[in-house]
Amino acid sequence: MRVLLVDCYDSYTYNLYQLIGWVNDREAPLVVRNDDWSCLHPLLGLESLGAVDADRPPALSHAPVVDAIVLSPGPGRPERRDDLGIGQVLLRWQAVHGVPILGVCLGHQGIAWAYGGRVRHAQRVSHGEVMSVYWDAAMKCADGVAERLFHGMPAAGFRAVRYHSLVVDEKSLNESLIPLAWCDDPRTGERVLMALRHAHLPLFGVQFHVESVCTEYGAVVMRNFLEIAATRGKRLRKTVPTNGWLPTNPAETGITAGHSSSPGRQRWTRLHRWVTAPAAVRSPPRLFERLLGGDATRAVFWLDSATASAQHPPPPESARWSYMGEVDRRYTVQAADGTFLDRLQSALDGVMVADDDEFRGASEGAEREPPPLYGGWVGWLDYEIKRECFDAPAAARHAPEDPFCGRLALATRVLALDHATGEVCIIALAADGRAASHGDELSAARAWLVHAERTLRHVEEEAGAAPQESAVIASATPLTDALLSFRLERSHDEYVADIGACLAQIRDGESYEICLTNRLRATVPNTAADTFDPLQHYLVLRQLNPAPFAAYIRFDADTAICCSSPERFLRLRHGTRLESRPIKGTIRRGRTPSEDAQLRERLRHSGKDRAENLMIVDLVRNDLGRVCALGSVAVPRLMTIESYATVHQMVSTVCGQLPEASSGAVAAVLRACFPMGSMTGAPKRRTMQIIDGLERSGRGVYSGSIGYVSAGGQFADWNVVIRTAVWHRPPRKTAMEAADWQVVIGAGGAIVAGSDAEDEFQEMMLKAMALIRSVGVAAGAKSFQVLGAECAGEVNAKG
Ligand SMILES: C=C(O[C@@H]1C=C(C(=O)O)C=C[C@H]1O)C(=O)O
Ligand SMILES: NC(=O)CC[C@H](N)C(=O)O
Repeated sequence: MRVLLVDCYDSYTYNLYQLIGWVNDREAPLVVRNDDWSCLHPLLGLESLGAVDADRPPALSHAPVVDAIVLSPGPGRPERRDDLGIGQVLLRWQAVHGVPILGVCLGHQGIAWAYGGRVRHAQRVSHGEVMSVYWDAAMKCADGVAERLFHGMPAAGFRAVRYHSLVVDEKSLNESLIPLAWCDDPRTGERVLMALRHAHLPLFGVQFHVESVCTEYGAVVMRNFLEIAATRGKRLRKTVPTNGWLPTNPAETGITAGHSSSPGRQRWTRLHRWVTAPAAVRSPPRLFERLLGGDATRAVFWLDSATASAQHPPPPESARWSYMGEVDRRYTVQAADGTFLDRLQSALDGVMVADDDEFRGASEGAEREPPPLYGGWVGWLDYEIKRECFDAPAAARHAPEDPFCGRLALATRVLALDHATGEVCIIALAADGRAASHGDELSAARAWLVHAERTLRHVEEEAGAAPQESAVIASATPLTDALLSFRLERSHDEYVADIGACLAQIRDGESYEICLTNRLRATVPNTAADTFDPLQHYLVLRQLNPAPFAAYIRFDADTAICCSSPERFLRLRHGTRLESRPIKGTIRRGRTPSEDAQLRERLRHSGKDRAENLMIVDLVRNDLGRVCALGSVAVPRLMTIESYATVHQMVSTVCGQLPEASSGAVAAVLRACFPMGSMTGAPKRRTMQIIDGLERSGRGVYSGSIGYVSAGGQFADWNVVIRTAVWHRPPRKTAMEAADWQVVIGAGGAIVAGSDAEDEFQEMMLKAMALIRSVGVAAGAKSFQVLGAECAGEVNAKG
């Protein structure tokens, strides 16, 4: 059966896509955007659109080629043409021609609006809440169809998820619309209409979200609807449009899209060697400093599972590997002109790596499975890359510290630390080329391998003899005045006002959740050139706030990123398996073990945090659902609590499977899923527009992603850039010239209908605090203050 899914730019449309495709015997629906007016004639035979308020339907030039239509949820109001789009015409005229329509949420409200009912504000907004919905099983309509929508479902109540601010006013309905189901809001006592149908036409609406992971019987409702449509649909498929045109299904093109016009492939030879060095693996700072620290002219990275070395093995699965190494700046992906992901795709297609057989045969442990990052692309993506992922790009806003929208470079020297086994894989790539230069590259790669192995063995002995981590914190150079001053970009009062603006948007149904953020800036004066090294800060940070997706990146002398993120955006394994670990829900750690346990439980049972988390889980399912095989998106872990140095977090895991592997798949997946929904809120597109209107500067690296893609594109792991400091200094003319380091820290949190402005401000500050403190320690300050927040304190390494 051919189903048309109209997307009102919601972040849950592709959950419906997955659901419909799965119920419809794996036939994917055709997705069109609600502003694609050009699809109406070829798909539905609507020659003229007809005024929605006319009495007579416009004639059809041919029978519709779809058997059923599903109208998605979405931001805004049904009576606004920009919000419901072609849905307005479809609801008014298509059902008259016999094509059944199921409207979900905004679509449901659209049915009421199209047939004379009224849509108004709910007494209380409900987003991400699970409630019991009951229906009238005794109801009989003229054609006896009514009860079939909920056939097989308990009439007394099933659990369903709500994401809405507006409701259909039941009292406003005339006899053409029949109420079918309700829920009683426990806080207000309001009886809210949850489903309706038309008395004669095949039009059905559900206010709740059938596609949410926490709705019971969602697939049953969908199957019932498609069954109702199937009996009617048969009549409709006798004729097909004469021009044979069908819009391309974005979901089908998602995975193959991209511009792989790489001018030929660069071949690389890979050399590698495994070394067992458990003591060195437990003290990565020592290894990093010896092998890669010190020289600011090198382009180095460290993707650091800092929680793994803080704990003893076995580390959690998410913190199994750490990678450190050097990139070759000649092979860099960067673009400020909106072509970053295109270039990434070409870069992925353009690099081919083959193992050196001779070397492989001779090396120890060569038969072992290689680590996921076995040579490949490492770096970061700015939040600004978002404009490459949506059709209506906002003007780019570049953060001063990062003019390039991000940067990926080819990691040609890598140490992969396996925290589970204490082994290290040392990897070097040599570019193939004309015989002479290849020889040079190869001998340089060999020489580095020998050097890295020697350094590793040396660190192993040292660390074995003195297992305590070098006292990084004590060694920080005192640089600043005793007082370190941060300034908030938007002061307490301004931020609280912005929260108010977010709440108004949520109340009006423009957004369900808005991740609002702020920035803090400080200057660390450099009295003499080169006395302060951002690596110092990173070493302090990883010790004070160890996190599984931490990172240190310095690709040039004047910029460095120090990140202590707990959140995974996306991982790809074996070419097809995707996983995301969204975090929503944050509470501070307790001062005593019993207070700590209490806070943990409070977070676990907090209705507000569970709603925030659910909204993002459904959003991430949607994003994965755009590129994953039908029926493959699952939520193996929902709302578990993880504890970090300063906060407890509520974490969920979403996974899915790509239909096939390809070298450039990561670029297409990023295009479908970036930026991480936990940093935008839902629905993504409208909510990002709201955020752009409130925040004063581009988010830069913050809210973006740091990670890697392996050469060949089969493995990738990307974090969410939060709890991160970006260091920058103006380029200097001579090495002796002094230049102050500036640091910027982003912090924020999700604003939902139940948010208290003061609490949200404090939560934002709480997230920034671990960073403020670590900068203070690294800069040798005694105390800190935050201008704009009335906040000050001692800089204390113990936290
Ligand atoms: C916005 C931040 O964090 C995000 C917001 C969270 C929340 O609202 O609970 C939790 C993790 C992140 O997805 C931040 O740390 O700055
Ligand atoms: N999820 C939705 O479709 C929401 C519809 C509408 N914008 C509301 O808030 O009520």
